[in-house]
Amino acid sequence: MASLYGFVRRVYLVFNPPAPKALSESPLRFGILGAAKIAPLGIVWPVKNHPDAVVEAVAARDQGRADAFAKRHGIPKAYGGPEAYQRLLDDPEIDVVYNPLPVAFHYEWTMKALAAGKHVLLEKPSSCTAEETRKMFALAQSKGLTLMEAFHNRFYPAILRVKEIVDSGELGTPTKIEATFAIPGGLIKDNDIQMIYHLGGGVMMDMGCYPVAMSRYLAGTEPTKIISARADVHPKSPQVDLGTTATLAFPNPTGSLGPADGLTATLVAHARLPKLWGFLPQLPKTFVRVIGTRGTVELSNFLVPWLHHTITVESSEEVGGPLRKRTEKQYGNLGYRYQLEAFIDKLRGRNPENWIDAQDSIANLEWVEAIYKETGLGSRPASTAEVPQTTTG
Ligand SMILES: NC(=O)C1=CN([C@@H]2O[C@H](COP(=O)(O)OP(=O)(O)OC[C@H]3O[C@@H](n4cnc5c(N)ncnc54)[C@H](OP(=O)(O)O)[C@@H]3O)[C@@H](O)[C@H]2O)C=CC1
Ligand SMILES: O=C1OC[C@@H](O)[C@H](O)[C@H]1O
Repeated sequence: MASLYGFVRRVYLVFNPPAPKALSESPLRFGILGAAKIAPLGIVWPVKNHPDAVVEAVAARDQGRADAFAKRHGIPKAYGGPEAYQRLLDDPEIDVVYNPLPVAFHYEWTMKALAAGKHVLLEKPSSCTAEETRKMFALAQSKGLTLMEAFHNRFYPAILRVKEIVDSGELGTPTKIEATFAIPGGLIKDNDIQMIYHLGGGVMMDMGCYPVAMSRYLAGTEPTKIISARADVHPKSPQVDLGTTATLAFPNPTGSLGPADGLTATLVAHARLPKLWGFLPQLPKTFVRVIGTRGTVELSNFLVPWLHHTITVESSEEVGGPLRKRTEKQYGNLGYRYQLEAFIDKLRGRNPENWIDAQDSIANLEWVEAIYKETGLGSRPASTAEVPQTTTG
């Protein structure tokens, strides 16, 4: 009963965030590019709860859509029409841009936003190619602006706790990571941006970027190679993967202590899990597990642990010794707000405890692209838009 109450309360708070006690006199003013589905959860509600941020404007390709979004969320300015995104970027009253456009437009509009002097909180995955991501961060750096990929889950207390357990040595030497983000069919339709190749679609881009990022984060190092990668492709769109499974090798973290073959990570992303026995829809799977020489930790929901999760730890004092089991929970009330908090801390010159830096975002995409290469599907097409570069920016 208590856990049901906790769940309802957490959901309520994310959708109805309590207003901050006192608003800063000159809060950072956010502008949103596109009336995207993720924008309320990703920025609008978190901002309502932050004492130093407001959403000042939204831009959508259609004026009616921009107006409706602005009205629904109490946003003062709504830019609409074919020039709307650029008009938002030209608005001197915008300090920060939230970019939740389809991945194929991340590069173009982030480069333009940076060129216009705005900081950018950029939705995941950062772009279609590591090369584009490199260029975005180079421009941000050359202009002294902050750019961060919005891997919201990297900021949740439950994730930080799992990392702490792994790094504490309680599990011995990590030998295997399993990270799965898979959902049943029927949720993501063919016309969703995730399913459209030229918009940067494909499950490894969209859902798969999370297991890739999580395995690299928990391993604390970069993979060395791809052992295998296999994709189930969309029947009508052969460059789009509906489901991809990849196994990556990581360096042996502690040399002689670990098994000879080091650490491997098996990553699964699936947007349309097949029905069991042909009729029973499968439940969503969003777990990460780290297996070490002396124990295992599993987080039941590494994607949105603020909603619900259990951390299960089984460990022993010595290799092969008796296992002791315990469960933990690490909630917090802020949901996506943790990510915003770190972002604003950075903009205000404070040092956030957690951050996703340029190298992290670049490497994540390098591995996503490497997995695509291994499956034979190849990278998503790079942007052909003309954008300002570092030297001219
Ligand atoms: N952090 C998270 O938890 C999540 C992040 N995401 C990420 O956020 C981004 C947006 O995802 P989501 O909200 O599902 O996306 P939507 O399908 O809602 O699309 C986002 C916006 O893209 C704009 N857009 C511009 N050009 C096009 C085009 N040619 N076709 C379609 N849309 C276009 C639309 O803006 P307009 O209003 O101007 O028409 C639309 O509002 C992606 O990068 C995705 O990976 C998605 C889900 C969860
Ligand atoms: O980032 C995401 O998280 C939730 C998923 O359902 C969505 O497809 C993805 O974009």
